[in-house]
Amino acid sequence: MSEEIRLVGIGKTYAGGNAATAALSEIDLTFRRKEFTAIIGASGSGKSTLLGLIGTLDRPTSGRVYYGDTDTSRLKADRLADFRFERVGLVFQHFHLLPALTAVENVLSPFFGRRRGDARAKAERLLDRLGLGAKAHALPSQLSGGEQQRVAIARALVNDPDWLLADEPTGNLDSRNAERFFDLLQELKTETGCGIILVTHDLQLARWADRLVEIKDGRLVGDRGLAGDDAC
Ligand SMILES: Nc1ncnc2c1ncn2[C@@H]1O[C@H](COP(=O)(O)OP(=O)(O)OP(=O)(O)O)[C@@H](O)[C@H]1O
Repeated sequence: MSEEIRLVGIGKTYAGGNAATAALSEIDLTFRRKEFTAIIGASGSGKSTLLGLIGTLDRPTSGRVYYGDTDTSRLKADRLADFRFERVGLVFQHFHLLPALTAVENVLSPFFGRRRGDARAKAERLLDRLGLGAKAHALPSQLSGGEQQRVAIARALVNDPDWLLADEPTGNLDSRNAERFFDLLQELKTETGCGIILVTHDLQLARWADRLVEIKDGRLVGDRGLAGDDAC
């Protein structure tokens, strides 16, 4: 499957007590599989809001989000949840691990109530690749922040998503583990053709991407390809 994600005329306004916040306005963007896009911008510029809309976790106030020919605004909530499960892996700033489950069980948690196939072996392999093989049976409370973050990354990848969406995914990782993570992303891209969209305010991290999308005050102000070291 080689569908693109298309954002057409996207706007998002949050209703507030006295004043509404226009978090995003007039965003038109297309994301392709096998492409690694970094979305950058200052704090409060709308990056996380944009990622939430791309990942169909939230609905825009105006405009449409298409996956291929599917207009996601037409999908009802339960169908949308299945649609997201089939296509998208999400890594958040806060990892939301389930405290009573071990690392490997957390990685498998997206499958609860669904057929798992050989997911357990996949989960163990991913933890191994992220340097957590020995901690597969530890509870989140027994893991460091960076280890918990890696569990969350494995959880996002266990379903072989077409798209990996990540919000500041390396915030808790030291440079060695951040590098491991980016190596894994490059492998994912070439092995599975996964499209990667990553939000960061860190321009050093953004250099790993193929493409840089810049948001300022809720508007698209830059969109360019990166070639090797001339990035940023
Ligand atoms: N649930 C919400 N209700 C009201 N306003 C919100 C909500 N979420 C975000 N905002 C506002 O929308 C704007 C964009 O926020 P967003 O979190 O998307 O920015 P960001 O670029 O991801 O910021 P950061 O880098 O600090 O995480 C900000 O002005 C923020 O205060």
